[in-house]
Amino acid sequence: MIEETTIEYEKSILIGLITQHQDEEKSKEYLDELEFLTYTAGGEVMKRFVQKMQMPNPKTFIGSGKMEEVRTYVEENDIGTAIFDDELSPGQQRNIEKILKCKIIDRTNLILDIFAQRAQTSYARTQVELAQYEYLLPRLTGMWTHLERQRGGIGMRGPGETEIETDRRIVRDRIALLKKKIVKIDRQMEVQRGNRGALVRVALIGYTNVGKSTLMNVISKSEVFAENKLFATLDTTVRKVVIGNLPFLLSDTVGFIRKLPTQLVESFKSTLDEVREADLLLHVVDISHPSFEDHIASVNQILDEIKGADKPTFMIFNKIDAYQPETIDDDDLVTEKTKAHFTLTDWKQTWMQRENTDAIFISALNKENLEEFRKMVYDKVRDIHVTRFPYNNFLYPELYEG
Ligand SMILES: Nc1nc2c(ncn2[C@@H]2O[C@H](COP(=O)(O)OP(=O)(O)OP(=O)(O)O)[C@@H](O)[C@H]2O)c(=O)[nH]1
Ligand SMILES: [Mg+2]
Repeated sequence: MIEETTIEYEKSILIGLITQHQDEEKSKEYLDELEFLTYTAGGEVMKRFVQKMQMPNPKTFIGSGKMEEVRTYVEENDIGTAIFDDELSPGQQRNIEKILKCKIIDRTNLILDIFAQRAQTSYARTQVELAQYEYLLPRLTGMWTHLERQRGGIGMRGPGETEIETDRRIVRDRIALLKKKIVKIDRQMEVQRGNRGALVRVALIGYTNVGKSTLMNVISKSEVFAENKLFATLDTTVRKVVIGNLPFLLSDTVGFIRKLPTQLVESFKSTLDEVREADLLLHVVDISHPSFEDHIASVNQILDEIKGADKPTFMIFNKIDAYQPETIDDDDLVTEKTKAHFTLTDWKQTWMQRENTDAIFISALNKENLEEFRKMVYDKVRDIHVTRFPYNNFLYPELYEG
């Protein structure tokens, strides 16, 4: 059902709001991320439209004047896709389609589409397909009539394409079937996980594109796919790693993102079992990203949802090579020092020091501070191991050397 197609970059526009909860700066950050998602999905952003509103218009998300502006632009510039920053209700989506007469995609739809493109194993594909059908179900009525669904491209890889005449019952049956299939694979995976025996389990987690797979590769000398696009990793990879003489299992997991579609959290729950069953979490953060604190908050929120929040966790601040604070000239007496001006040393004295003594600053790419990282992980894994198997504690010396 999920098709992989190579497509040319599709001409797209982005539409977002500035609200009480989301000031101009936040809105820009969100749209930057949406643009990155669009690019990852195979689209090129031609223009952004932003409107100041108390709350979204219940019928058309943005107001009618703005909509007219968008409509003219779409028509004059032959835009194929309009991408909205928030989840649209089925009704909003239909109304907007009628006005703009191009594909209308929301953030959830876009993320689902990227997942569909990137799912490699049959397990990941099944999970994505389930999420897509669940997204589709409330949107079935009248969704397809005024659209050229055959065109393909962003948001069209998936159930929608061939299911024009599908009714809810068929979709519900399909959902039930996919759920059964997932339960079956889950059981097999549980057995596999059980077979891994007594090794301590460590999981790399974090926002998408922070460098989890890159770190996995340098630590385990493996070759997990890493690239500068969102959601490069969809399947969990597990490697046996030995530091000193201490073996443990390290897993690389799917990246998190803010407003992760609930359907996806649900259907990826089993992938996230890896996280839930880990003894130690390594929360990787891209410190060179201007919104890294928001990213941490999103990850913690999802961890909470999947009940992984109370695990021992190390914060790994990655990409220190790319970290560049803004500077204030000596003769500039106007500009106030903000977080954007913090040096790494400044950062280390903030909440990072107060709340997380278990934090480390590295560059996975340039292999900076990796020895320190190894030692930190070694000490913790050793502690866990020794607590669990006190009888072979003599195997692992107190201090890790080299
Ligand atoms: N400058 C810099 N770039 C890095 C570093 N570590 C990783 N990257 C780059 O960041 C991008 C994302 O890296 P990945 O390892 O794929 O990130 P990920 O967290 O696994 O991403 P997803 O699987 O998409 O969630 C790649 O282009 C890496 O080369 C680092 O320490 N410094
Ligand atoms: Mg990855």
